[in-house]
Order: sequence, then C-alpha cells, then structure tokens
Amino acid sequence: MANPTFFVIDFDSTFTKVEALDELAKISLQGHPEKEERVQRIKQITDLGMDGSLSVRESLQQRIDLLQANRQHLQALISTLQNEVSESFKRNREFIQTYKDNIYIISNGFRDFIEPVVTPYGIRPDHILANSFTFGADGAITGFDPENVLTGNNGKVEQLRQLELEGDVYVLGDGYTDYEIKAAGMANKFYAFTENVHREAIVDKADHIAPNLDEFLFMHNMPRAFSYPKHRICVLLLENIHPLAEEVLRKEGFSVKVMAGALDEDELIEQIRGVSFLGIRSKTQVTERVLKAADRLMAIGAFCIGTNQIDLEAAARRGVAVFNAPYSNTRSVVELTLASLIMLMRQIPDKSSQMHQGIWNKSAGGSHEVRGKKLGIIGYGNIGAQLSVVAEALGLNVYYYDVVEKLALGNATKCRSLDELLAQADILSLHVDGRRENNNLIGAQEFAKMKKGVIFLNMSRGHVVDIAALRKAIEEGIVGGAAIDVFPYEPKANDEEFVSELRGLPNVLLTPHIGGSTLEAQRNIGEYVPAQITDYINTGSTTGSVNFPNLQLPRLGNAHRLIHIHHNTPGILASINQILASHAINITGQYLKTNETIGYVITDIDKQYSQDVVKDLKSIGNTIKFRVLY
Ligand SMILES: NC(=O)c1ccc[n+]([C@@H]2O[C@H](COP(=O)([O-])OP(=O)(O)OC[C@H]3O[C@@H](n4cnc5c(N)ncnc54)[C@H](O)[C@@H]3O)[C@@H](O)[C@H]2O)c1
Ligand SMILES: O=C(O)[C@H](O)COP(=O)(O)O
Repeated sequence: MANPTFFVIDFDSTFTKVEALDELAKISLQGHPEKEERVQRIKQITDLGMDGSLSVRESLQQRIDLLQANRQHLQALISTLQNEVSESFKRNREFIQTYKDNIYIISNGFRDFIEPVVTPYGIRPDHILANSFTFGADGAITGFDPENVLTGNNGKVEQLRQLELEGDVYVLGDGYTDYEIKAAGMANKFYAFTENVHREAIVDKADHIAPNLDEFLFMHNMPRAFSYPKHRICVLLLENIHPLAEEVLRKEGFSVKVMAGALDEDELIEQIRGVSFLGIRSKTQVTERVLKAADRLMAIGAFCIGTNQIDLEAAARRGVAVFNAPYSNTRSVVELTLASLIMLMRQIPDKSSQMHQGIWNKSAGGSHEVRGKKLGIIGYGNIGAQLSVVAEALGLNVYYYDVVEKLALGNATKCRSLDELLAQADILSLHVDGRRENNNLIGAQEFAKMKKGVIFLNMSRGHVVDIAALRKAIEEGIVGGAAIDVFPYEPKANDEEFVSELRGLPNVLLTPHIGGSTLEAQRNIGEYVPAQITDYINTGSTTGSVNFPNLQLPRLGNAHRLIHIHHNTPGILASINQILASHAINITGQYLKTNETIGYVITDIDKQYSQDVVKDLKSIGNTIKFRVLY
C-alpha cells in the first residue's frame, strides 16, 4: 500500500465472537433469581446500542446497573473471551503482528477485559482505546470513567479525531458506532464484519461486507492464512445429496447452495456460473457445453459410484478434477440384488399384487430355491465381486464374465466370453459400468442366447439394456422374471411420472434407481466426497480422482504451493523450473504426474517471491489452470 494505512477494529462481536457484557451477565448473575430476564434485557440494550437506537452512555449505565458484577467476575469473563476469539482473527495472527503499528482496537467496551484478550495476538496496549470500569471499595463494578471520550455519543469518532492519524483509515466492525467513524469522514472505508452477527441496518451502510477477516485481507492483498477466502468458494449440490455433505462443506467455510432434483443441460448451464464445486448423483449430465459455461469450476463430486454422466475427458481438458465414492454403496446394491433375485425366483411381485387385490393363490408352481442355481454376473468389479462372495454364502454357484482379467473370488468360475455365461446362467445380473460402448450390451441377440425362463437383473445403468428387446423376451417367456432398477430415461425428480414399456409385465420388479439408496450408503457418501473435495481444494491432493493423475501430497509446511495444470505436452516442468530459477526462488518440494490428457505439477516454494513469478507461470504455453495455495 502506498499511503500509510490504519486499521480500526472493533472488539465485541468482531475481534471476539460475543458481546462481552452479555457474557459478563451470564457470569455475574449466576444464581440470581432474575438471571434470565436480566440477561435478556442486557442483550436487548446491547442491540439497541449497536443499531444506534440508544446512546452509548445510556446503554453502558443501564447494563452495568443490571450486571451487579465485581472484579472476580472479570477474571472469569477474560477466560471466556480468550476462548471466544473470532476464528478468522485466530488464524490471521500474521497480519496483526506485521501491521501492529497500524492497528487500533477502538471499543465502547472496557480495557479491563479487552487488553488481556487482544495483546497475546500482537495488538499494542497503547493502541487499545476503550472505556474503563470504576470499582467500589468491595470490588464491585459501580460504573465507568465519565471523562473517557468513548462514553459519549460519537465517542469513536471523537477518539479517532484525537488520534490524528495521517493516512488511509479502514474501519472493521459490526455496529453502528463503527459506521459512525466513516459517516463523520474520519475513515476512508467502513467494512461490516459479519462473521458473528449480521445486522442488516449496518450492512446496508457499509462500503463492503467482510464475512470474516480473510475477506478483508484478501481484498487488500495483505498477509493472510488462506490464499483465497473460503466463503468465496461456491458449492452447488444437486439431486438430494445427504444433508451431511452440506453441513461438512459449510463448516469448512464454503458457500453452499442445495437443490433437490437434477437439472437438465440448459438449467445447469444457467446455474453453473460462479460455482467452484459441483456435487451431483447419477442423473445430472455434465457435458462439454456445461463445462464450457463453468467459469470457476475446480472440481466435480459424483456422490455415487458411476461417473458416466460426466464428460471426464472434457473436464480434465478444462482442469476440472472429478471425484466419486467407489465402494460406498456397493453393499447396498448387493443386498438389493440378492433380495430381488430371491423374490423373482418365488414370483413374489405377482403374488404380492394378487394379495393386494384380495386373491389368495397358495401354490408352489414356478417357485424355486436359489440354492444350487447358477448365478451369472456380468461385470466382476466391486459390486460384481462382492455379490459373488455373498451369493455363494446363500448356496448359489457363481459364474462371471468381465472384459478385463479378474481373478475369481471363492469358488466362482470365470467365463471366457459373454456368450459362454449367457448360455448357462439360471440368473443373470448386470454390474458393468456405464461407458458408452456398453450401450445396448444386452439386446435381442443376447436374450436369444439365454436359458428359457432365466431371471434377469439390471442394477448397473439403464442404457446397457435394450428395453424393447427385454419386453419381448419377457412376453415370449425367455425371461421368466426381471428386476430392473435403472432405465434409459429416469424422471428428473420425484414428482415426474415414470414412463416405461416395462410397466405392467408379469414377475417384473421395478425400482426407482434405489440400488445405492440406503441411509447408510448415502451418509457414507455425504461424508466421503466432501472430504476428498476439501482435500483437493485445500492441499491440491488428487487421490481418488477419476480423471486427474493421482497425487497424494504432504501437508503444506512453511511454504507456498504452486499448482499448475497443463495439457500433457513435453517441456512444461522445465519451463516452470526455468521461471523459478530466473527469479532465484527456492523450491522446497516438487511433484509431477501426468495422464493421457493433462500434467499436474505441484511445487512448494519459500514464501518470499514477487508476484511476477505468478504472472510468468500463468503465461507458460498449454497452461490450463494455475493457483497458489497457502
Ligand atoms: N443401481 C444403483 O443404484 C447403482 C449403485 C451403484 C453402482 N451402480 C452402477 O454399477 C456399476 C458398477 O459398479 P462397480 O462399483 O462394481 O464398478 P466397477 O468399475 O468396480 O466394476 C465394473 C466392472 O464392469 C466391467 N465391465 C465393463 N464393461 C463390461 C462389459 N461390456 N462386459 C463385461 N464386463 C464389463 C469392468 O471391467 C469392471 O470390472 C457402476 O458403474 C454404476 O453404473 C448402480
Ligand atoms: O452410480 C451409482 O452409485 C448409482 O447409480 C447410484 O446413483 P444415485 O446416487 O443417483 O442413486
């Protein structure tokens, strides 16, 4: 900053999360018969003072009269306040220490408790301007020093005037008396500090809103704990993601918007602007068009297993990392698959609906045990393999087919081709992933190769099965029963009708894509994906990403981390290092990994460097994204 700049910071509800006199009331009125009424009354008086509806002097005297406090209570108050320092002040000590000669705490509160709270952070005692209590002979607080300029109306303004600061003055506070300083022309700008309280009347008058100290320091490019304030990171969560995800991400400090259903392409294009992290499930299609419109997108979290709904390649090309939750609902799908196949083997869908119509049809006809039957698993990945193990425990003989080499678990038998599997299975269960090549993997030709009366299940993706061919196979008796959980088109939200050729067919169990929809699975996913995303945003770690090279990074020590994402072309690492060398920068750690699409370079460097380095690094050819972390 060119001019000397002075920072005037309020104490109550700004430096600390709480109003000190409210806290003192809780302590001093302990056991008092009117405690609750008095505490409430004191809070009301505090608010009236903050809004500017009551004079400072009246507000102080009325509260002191109600408090009945003494010196001992003050000791307890100081301990409370030391634990209640605002989080963003706690983490930004470096700013306070660097600018200690330019920072003033100006408060209508009392030096008696302010000084022990703020000086450990580096605030100079002579830069604390506040009131002071008067005490009786017995140690009781009787009032305040009436000579102190801060007891009067416009006290903070008067105090500023007396300081005769020469330079720019920025005021950071949550109350009316802080705004008054700017209104009186004694400050260049007033920042409404809303980390602890959001007073509409004050926010309306402010030049800027500072949701925390991080924002203020970011705006002025001053030493700070976070390179980028977290509340500026916008998260959009769609498709009824478990509320735990929202809770975790909010706690992390991000701004979170939640929407219940899925969005179509155009709707998503409208919503995606400004979003840094998008959370979806299986329904929302993240296409190249969506990614093109995403001006700030850093990461996508698929709060499910499948990621075929996302154009992973296009996301990588645009430097957007994608994460999912493998294994998290695997067990849920396995349980539903097993339950469904038993139901179908006993013709329960029909029996149950007959019962609902009042028809008692007790008969063993067409009903079979699963024990000893051949279960054919198509796709022996995480779900297929777990199904294999649990199904064997039920006495099923497991056969499987996978496009990649997979070792058999337990007593399962590997088939060398899909046809080999289709020809012998009594029950066929699909657990392939939703890659494009699997479109209509099972159609008329495949049904024709199956045993007559086969039980057919699809819990993978809707487009993997030709639905018209399945309907025909059911009508012709090739398929003796089917459980279908996924469909080529699925309703966007619960209020949309489900339309399908499969409705009304005998011994067909239709479920609304709920294979992974158990509270256990959704809770796990709600916790797992936000953890991955925050790790990526906070440290650059890409462990578990499905489209970025996977790099697990050490915690950032006393350094800044440069994150460089580029198209995978030769020579980028050399260019990065040339630039760092030309600026004589000390590298404390460096990591590189590439995949077919992108290269990911992490460089930890000493904290002292000129901003030209950042400019130079951003201008390296083939750079996709660059950010600095600390
Ligand atoms: N119904 C639901 O609610 C639900 C829940 C979870 C997962 N799913 C779906 O299930 C799929 C499988 O999940 P997973 O965790 O087991 O995934 P996975 O990636 O571990 O397993 C998929 C397996 O299918 C194999 N495969 C792919 N195409 C094949 C083909 N044409 N023929 C034979 N094998 C093929 C792969 O090689 C892989 O081994 C997910 O991709 C998702 O689409 C659905
Ligand atoms: O891929 C998955 O995990 C499943 O298809 C479940 O998707 P959902 O979260 O949309 O139910």
